[in-house]
Amino acid sequence: MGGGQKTYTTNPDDYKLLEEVGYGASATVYRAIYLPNNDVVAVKCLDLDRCNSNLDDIRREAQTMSLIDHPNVIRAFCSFVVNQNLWVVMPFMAEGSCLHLMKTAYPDGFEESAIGSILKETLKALEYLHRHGHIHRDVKAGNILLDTNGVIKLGDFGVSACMFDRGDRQRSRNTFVGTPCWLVHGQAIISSPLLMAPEVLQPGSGYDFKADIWSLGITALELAHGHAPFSKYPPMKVLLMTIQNAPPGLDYDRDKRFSKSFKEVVAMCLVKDQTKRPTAEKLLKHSFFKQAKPPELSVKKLFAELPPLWNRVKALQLKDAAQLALKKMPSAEQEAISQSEYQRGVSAWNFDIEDLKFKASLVQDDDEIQDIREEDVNSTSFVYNDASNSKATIGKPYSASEIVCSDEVAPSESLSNTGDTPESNLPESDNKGNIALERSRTKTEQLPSTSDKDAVQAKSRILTGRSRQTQSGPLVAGVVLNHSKSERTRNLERCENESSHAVDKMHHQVRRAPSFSGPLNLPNRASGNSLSAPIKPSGGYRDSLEDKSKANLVQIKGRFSVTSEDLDLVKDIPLCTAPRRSPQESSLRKSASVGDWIFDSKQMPTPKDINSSSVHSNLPASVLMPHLQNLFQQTSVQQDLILNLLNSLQPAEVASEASQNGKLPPLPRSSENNGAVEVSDRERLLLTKVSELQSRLTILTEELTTENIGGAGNQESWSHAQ
Ligand SMILES: Nc1ncnc2c1ncn2[C@@H]1O[C@H](COP(=O)(O)OP(=O)(O)OP(=O)(O)O)[C@@H](O)[C@H]1O
Repeated sequence: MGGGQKTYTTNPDDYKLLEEVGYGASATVYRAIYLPNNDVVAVKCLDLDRCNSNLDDIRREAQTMSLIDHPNVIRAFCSFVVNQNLWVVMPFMAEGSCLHLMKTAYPDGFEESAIGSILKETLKALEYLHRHGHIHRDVKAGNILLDTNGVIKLGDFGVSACMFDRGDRQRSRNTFVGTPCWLVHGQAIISSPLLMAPEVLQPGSGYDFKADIWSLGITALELAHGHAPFSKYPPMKVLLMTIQNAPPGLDYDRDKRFSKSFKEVVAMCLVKDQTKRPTAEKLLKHSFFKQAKPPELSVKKLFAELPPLWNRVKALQLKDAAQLALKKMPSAEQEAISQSEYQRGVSAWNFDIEDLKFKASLVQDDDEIQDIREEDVNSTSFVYNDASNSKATIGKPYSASEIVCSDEVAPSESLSNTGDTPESNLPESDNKGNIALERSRTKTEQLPSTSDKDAVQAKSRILTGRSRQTQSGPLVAGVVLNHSKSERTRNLERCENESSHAVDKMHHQVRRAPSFSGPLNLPNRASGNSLSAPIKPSGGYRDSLEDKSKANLVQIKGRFSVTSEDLDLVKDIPLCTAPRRSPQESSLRKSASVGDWIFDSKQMPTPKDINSSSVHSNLPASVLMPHLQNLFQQTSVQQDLILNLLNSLQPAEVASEASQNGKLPPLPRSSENNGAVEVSDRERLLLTKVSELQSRLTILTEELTTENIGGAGNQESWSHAQ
């Protein structure tokens, strides 16, 4: 604990896990009793199987976390491995996160005085971390934890962030680590770049601790409105908006209830040029924070009337589950589009910003979001330019060692001893466990029994098992290359005249290999952070809360994932980029399966139609011949199309498509002759297809001729009769 007096063992039997009080992308958090002294603690169970991360990294981060000694940063008492889980023992924050609180009772956000206090405490935590060379990378309302006595702590430092790193610290600073992950629109798991600074999203640009300042600014908006800006948009859209739009801010009209001072602070944080953002230290000197009330006065009252945290969490889970059950599953094709869009745009990481910008320009924006270009803005929000240009302080290395327990750490080793901590006079929160314990003794009786540790562990195992059934493992090139059928169709439609340039460009995009791809993990459930997000009546869901991640999640990269919600984005992209077709081509339409172009049956009579109509009405040749000619034309066009499509597709794509649409069998591959067999098989298949069409045409011609002769005979006998 902060003073270092309390010690906790690394024996799991010493902990009795009670209710679930939160969950995130990688972990479930339980209230727990430390049996040797009856302290109430929080135990965060991180599923190592799902993390795909280097254990040394986890150990290092756990050690770092245990060295933290600041009243506004959650510290790990100790950490140890239990089966496939890493248990991190922490102080129990009895009122949960700000996000939980907003979702429960403040859907439109908090009042300014509470926001000021919360942000001030968070800034103190950031100032401490930055001073010691750490970037938090995940500042958000879901990670700002509240205790019953008004103490505010920044949580989720270190361990979670490292879970998705690959051990290369330098590289990790240029990837999507620390991405906020929560449930937007009530969707299963959507990790969104909602709080990510532009420089974090821009590949190769690198970022430093100023990224935390940006996130703090977004968190301020989150606390002010009850949700982060752009929260209703799919992740890729948010990513693009963050990169190319003006920074969000507090609007003069919409946010009249907030002071000029608060608006100024938000604008200072949300400067896109990281060098112009103020440091945490400097921000703390702003009058907004100088005047902020102590949290005991402004924050404590927020939860005074509320039921205990675990009941709130349960109620929110039920509410979310009920809302999710009402939603329909998107079609498999939509999922494929979403996945393809995301993989093409984001997960390859070396994505083409210009291409994404083009796509973003096709997405219709909603009235609520002003897609004003940066140069046009400034009328609605402050823009602050800070002359200071602080450089990054990179985290000092910690030697990898055993996962540590707090009693093994001498006070002299704690980070707080390495520098002056201006907040040292703040009250310690050591007693909160006892307060919470007292509360738990009276309130646990009302709850259904969830305190069996074995049951919890069993549940954890079940969840892990489920997660294994989902897509996981490193992001490999094949995943990225496997474009959906629909996307290819759309690309082909755009490149309607099949100019070789366009086709080449498409193939270039397809061939891009991921570079900094992190592990592809599929969390088995929604982040608890999601609980505050508004539910949007579109999108898909399965009716079980635990299945919801699988239901919609397309991909997670680090903390960044895409779900079928992205389909809204994709759906919004009109296909009208292709020029209008000529009347001659207008009978062509795109079928459900990619590359399968067919004729519009409404406009063109089928052979069956022709057959039956001629049989029953004895149509004259003058009527039937145009149909026959038409049919002949169609067949020729079809042949051409098949040839063109086959020519424009990569062998791998042909194989992939073939296996999916069932029209062409998978092509055999030969390593011996470098694909010679493959080429000849393709030709053979094509010839078969052509000969099928030809024989169909022959049969139809014969039938038509027969009918023609019959019709002529009838006409003759009819004229004779006259
Ligand atoms: N010490 C604690 N006391 C009480 N509740 C906690 C504590 N730590 C975490 N929680 C709750 O559990 C939730 C999930 O925890 P946490 O954010 O650490 O998990 P995570 O897997 O890292 O999530 P994410 O990656 O989505 O941020 C938090 O949003 C909070 O509501």
